[in-house]
Amino acid sequence: MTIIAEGVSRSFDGVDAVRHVDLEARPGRVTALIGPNGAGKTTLLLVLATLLRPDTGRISVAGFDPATHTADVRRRLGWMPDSLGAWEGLTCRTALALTGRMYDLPATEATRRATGLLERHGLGAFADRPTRVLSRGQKQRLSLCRALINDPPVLLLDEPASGLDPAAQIELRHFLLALAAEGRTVLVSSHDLDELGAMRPDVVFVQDGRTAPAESVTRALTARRGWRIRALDPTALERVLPELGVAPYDAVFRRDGELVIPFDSEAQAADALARILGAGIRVSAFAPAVGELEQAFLDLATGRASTSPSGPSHHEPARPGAGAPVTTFPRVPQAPPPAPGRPPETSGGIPRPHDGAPRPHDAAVTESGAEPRPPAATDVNDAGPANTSTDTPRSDS
Ligand SMILES: Nc1ncnc2c1ncn2[C@@H]1O[C@H](COP(=O)(O)OP(=O)(O)OP(=O)(O)O)[C@@H](O)[C@H]1O
Repeated sequence: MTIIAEGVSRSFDGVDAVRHVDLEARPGRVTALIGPNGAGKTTLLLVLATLLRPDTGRISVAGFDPATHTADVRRRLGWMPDSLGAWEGLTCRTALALTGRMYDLPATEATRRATGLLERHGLGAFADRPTRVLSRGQKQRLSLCRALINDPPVLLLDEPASGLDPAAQIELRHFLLALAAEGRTVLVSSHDLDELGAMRPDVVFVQDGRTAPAESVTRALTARRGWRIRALDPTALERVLPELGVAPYDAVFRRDGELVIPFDSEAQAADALARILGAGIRVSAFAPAVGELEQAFLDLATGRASTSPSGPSHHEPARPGAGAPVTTFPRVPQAPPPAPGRPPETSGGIPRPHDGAPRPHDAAVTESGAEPRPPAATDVNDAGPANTSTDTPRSDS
């Protein structure tokens, strides 16, 4: 049930929304589609969801070409657009059940599934209320329910966490991991790199309608980055670092009572920590200063990943056949979903964005961690789901 796109392009009246995209999203994995505003992510998802025809390129979703085998693809697809377009006057249960009927589910089965999904996603109390009363976050939940009504093996999710409260975002993360663990293919676009990164996804980076080469993504994901370390006795820590040869002294930053030290890899960071602890320093915090995915995004968006010298790579990028490199970067195994409730975060976990710190090796990064961002493009209109005819799709020229 793999998703494959090769050389896909799509333009609108002279606007090249997608210029050249190669990607592969595999069953059993969460694949993150990331990129700046206006990069072409939603357009690409619409193409994969059979809602837009590509101008060029080859696409395969679960073995079928969306352009020629639209119904075969839709049967296997769950599509969650970036904003819910729902029948406002229908109750949540009816709206979902009706969607189920469109997938040829018997009426009782459609209603049973609708009720189960609403309960599962915290909308049980709203089952018999019209969809228009839902808050933004509740609409996102309903949209997810709708994407799941046909029990699809392939899921395309455009900004699914948008509008969700923090607890719901964590719940969504665990839920998506559980879906992937069941063998489904989950392709998710999001700007919440913290939440996305916590899923340890495969990564596809799009900018200006083009996917970044696999090598650049690999480089960005494995680049040297800063780790923050806090000791009960900061002076003793500072004194011991040069003695241990952990890092050149001028590469170490001080920030908020912590030090930020650059390391090339997790292994190097772990070795250094062992030496610091071995020297009798009592360490109370040790973690990457910037989320791995956030840093990769910034490196790719600013072009650093394509020009900086290649760092040691933990994985070779996957390449289907002998063709052009795809941009999906296979990551470490994704953790199975934990039991309900937040799993314990290790000290090495990806920190929240407000933990952003300057990367010691990079003079272009400011003390606050802020970096120049590409200009935002005009937000585009909402697209309706593949499975509801009353939704308003974005105009397709
Ligand atoms: N129907 C359309 N007509 C004209 N231009 C469009 C249309 N749809 C998208 N575009 C343009 O194509 C480009 C890519 O848009 P798209 O929505 O795919 O980006 P995105 O990566 O999803 O952005 P964001 O992260 O802001 O949601 C943008 O420049 C957008 O203005």
